[in-house]
Amino acid sequence: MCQDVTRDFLRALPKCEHHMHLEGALTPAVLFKLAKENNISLPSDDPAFASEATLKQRYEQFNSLDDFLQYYYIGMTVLITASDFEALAWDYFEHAAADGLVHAEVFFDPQAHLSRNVSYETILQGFNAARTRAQREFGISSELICCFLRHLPVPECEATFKLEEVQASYKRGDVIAIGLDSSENNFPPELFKSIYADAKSLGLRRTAHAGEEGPAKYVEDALDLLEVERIDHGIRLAEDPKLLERVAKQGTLLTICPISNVLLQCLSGVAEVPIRKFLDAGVRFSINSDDPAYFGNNYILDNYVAVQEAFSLSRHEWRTVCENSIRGSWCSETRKEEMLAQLKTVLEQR
Ligand code: HPA
Ligand SMILES: [Zn+2]
Repeated sequence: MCQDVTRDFLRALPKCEHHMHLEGALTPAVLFKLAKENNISLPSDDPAFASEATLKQRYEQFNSLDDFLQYYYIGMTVLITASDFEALAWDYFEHAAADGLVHAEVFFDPQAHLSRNVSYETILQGFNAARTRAQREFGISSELICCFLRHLPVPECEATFKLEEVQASYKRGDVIAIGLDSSENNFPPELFKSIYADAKSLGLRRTAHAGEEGPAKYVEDALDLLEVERIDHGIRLAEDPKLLERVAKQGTLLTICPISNVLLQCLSGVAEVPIRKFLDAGVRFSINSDDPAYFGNNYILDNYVAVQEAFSLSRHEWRTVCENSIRGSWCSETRKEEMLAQLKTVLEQR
């Protein structure tokens, strides 16, 4: 790394994370522990589940988003009680605090739990307990983003969005936004127009995964048809110069996940993430961990370091990245001012 941008400097920066799936914080160790405690049987026909070591090895060999997702969905079947969800989120906050995280807007996938008869209240009770503790012990503020699984039938997604308990969580402000995740190709944004229109009329914030494996057109459709305010991933936007210019102009934040993109073989290396192109074009982005427990235990700081190793950004460029991450957050203006002041102090001191 270049002399004045060290891992310590990157750790000290007040970081915001906008693209992290709480279920993606489930480490193999916790997975096996909860499977035992909750009496959940793991697939006996897949040698990857023989031990923690074999599972970790398998996680190093993902060859696509769908290959990863099959393990992601099996993994989360061990989550049953509110305290399981709390432990999962707490594990994430502990890692993130050590990495210098100050604010997190995290995803969760209710449909993957409701289908196993785990109630929405159970999920929220666990996550909220961890969030409250993270605020109290680490000063980390956080928000929840409820994601819909695009590989499931659209009417099922719509029915989940409309569930009484889900609507109540929006009203209470426990959940401030919706997102769209899971398999991307062949599940275009247009399928979810109705949910996003309803979310907008409820005053919810809106984001969607687009342009991870899917084409730049999905980014355009997410903007036009779903009226999203952020794009999760969006790396394939780099293939469409006109759209790139539009995204820069309107200030849409991309939530980029460099290590995820490499480990899911969307890109051959971190140097292929269009970081330089985005910076030069004035496209705003934040840097995120996606599913850290599945991607080599690489949390947010590892992603910052990987970007630095590949692109040797200047301190001024890191300031831009952090400012855009803070400004692109869905927290109060007061909280943003606090984080901007923290950033200013770090830059003055180092
Ligand atoms: O990176 C991702 N893409 C789509 N769906 C996901 N669910 C967890 N992580 C991801
Ligand atoms: Zn993701």
